[in-house]
Amino acid sequence: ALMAASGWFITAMALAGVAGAAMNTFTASAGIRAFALLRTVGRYGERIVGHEATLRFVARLRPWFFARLVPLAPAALEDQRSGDLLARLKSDIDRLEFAFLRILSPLLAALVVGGAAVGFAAAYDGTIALAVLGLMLVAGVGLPALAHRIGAGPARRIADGTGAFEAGLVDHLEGRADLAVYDPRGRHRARLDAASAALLADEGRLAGLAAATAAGVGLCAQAALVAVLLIGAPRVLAGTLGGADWPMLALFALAAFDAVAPLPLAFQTLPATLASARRLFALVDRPPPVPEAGAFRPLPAEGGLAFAGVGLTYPGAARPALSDIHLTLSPGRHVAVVGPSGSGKSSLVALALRFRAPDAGTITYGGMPVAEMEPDALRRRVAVLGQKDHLFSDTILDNLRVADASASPDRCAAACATAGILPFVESQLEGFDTFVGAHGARLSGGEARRLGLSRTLLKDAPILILDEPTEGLDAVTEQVVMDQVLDAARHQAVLLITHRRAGLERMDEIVLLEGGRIAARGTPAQMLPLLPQA
Ligand SMILES: Nc1ncnc2c1ncn2[C@@H]1O[C@H](COP(=O)(O)OP(=O)(O)OP(=O)(O)O)[C@@H](O)[C@H]1O
Repeated sequence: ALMAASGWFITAMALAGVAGAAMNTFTASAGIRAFALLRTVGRYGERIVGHEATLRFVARLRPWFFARLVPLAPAALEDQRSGDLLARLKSDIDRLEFAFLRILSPLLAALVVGGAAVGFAAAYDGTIALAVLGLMLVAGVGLPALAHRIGAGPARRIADGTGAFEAGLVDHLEGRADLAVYDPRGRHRARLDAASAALLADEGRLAGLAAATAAGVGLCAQAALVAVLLIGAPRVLAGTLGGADWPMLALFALAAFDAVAPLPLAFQTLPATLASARRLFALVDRPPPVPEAGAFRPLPAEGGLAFAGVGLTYPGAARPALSDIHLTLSPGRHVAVVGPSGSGKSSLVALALRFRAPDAGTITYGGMPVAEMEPDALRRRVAVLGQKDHLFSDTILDNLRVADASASPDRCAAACATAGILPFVESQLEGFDTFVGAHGARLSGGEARRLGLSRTLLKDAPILILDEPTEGLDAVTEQVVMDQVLDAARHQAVLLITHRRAGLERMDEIVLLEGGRIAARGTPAQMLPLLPQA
């Protein structure tokens, strides 16, 4: 409207000059001022509304995705690569976040402005309006459809490829020590380079397409200007169109193409946006590994964990990982589970933490089925040292305080003393503020294990599960640490999973697991002679 009013004003002034007539310049120039102001306000308004809508969406989308992801971890996400998960959390959500700004808002603007422009032209001349409409359809529908068609392949490859590439990159960084040994020719790196080059090539194709369609829209706009001038000329001569209205319509048509200009890009990004949406939903629509009960019952004040006739078969597995397990962990009772690799020991831990649900039998806490409890509430009653305990890239103190954020320095020191790591911590220049490196890379295997054990001990929970707690320790240290830990845990229910003998002599019961079944059980006096002298 600003351009059209200016065009009209300039031509009207020129015509008035040629005719030697006087004209009211005040209304026209006031109109131009008003349109100029309106344009600034309009642009500002569009940005405010667009960004407000996007930010509101952003504020909900990421927490929504995260909240749906948490119940899936860890069991339903085992097949996911961490880099790919990160890509979903980042790139895919970014793409969806901008869907409003890049797709919805341009579409609405094009419909409103395009419709108004054609309607305005129709008020003056039907043929001019038809010509403008035709070219607008080419620029606003034809070119976007073409861009969508040509860009669909690269856009989808970029959406899927980014996840795979980021997953590969994270793997590469985490496994660089192994790659240095096993892959001196850099085949893994070469595969990543090839994936990166393919992504870049697709990005290049999309950028080229965006430039070509932008040029196409520009061409249509210029064609509209020329068309209006050509169609209007005979009408001006015949007196059916005002001399000043003629350039006004031409400039109006030209300017109206501004509104359709973003459409090709919008349709070009649509496949990537849809692919990202599909990737997000493919994950959050997974059934949780543990069925969620509608309403949970409060946990009994205290009690032990009891397995009765419990069985577990992993999805797709030919045989059960566990069958007919009966086990009681009550306060002050210490039970060890021993057995060869793959006999189902870690699966027991996954069941106890309700990361998985049994498909036979029941597990109860304080007599109440754990299926009726909120899983996190149950987990607060259990302290676990897992087989692959995760150390954070942080200080010793921060790693300890994962278990209890408000643990006093004295409590931290006591837990470290019990786990036999305090002398090491005190020998460090920075003591508890020593940085442990990525995943504890600056600690030895045995130090990392004992730090993990200290953290487990720091969690004040009635049930203590220790999966190979003394892995990486020498025989003497192992015996000392086990004695200290079992003394400290004398009032707790303890489940010790081990293939070593240290601490077994102090157990109330030793259970031998073989092929997912309890092959033998009894007191240390009965069981120790049956176990291999490891
Ligand atoms: N997430 C899983 N999906 C499918 N099968 C699994 C999964 N985790 C474990 N298994 C299988 O279940 C069986 C028991 O595994 P589990 O890890 O419980 O054994 P384990 O006794 O802890 O072994 P180890 O002493 O080597 O740690 C094995 O046959 C294993 O291959």
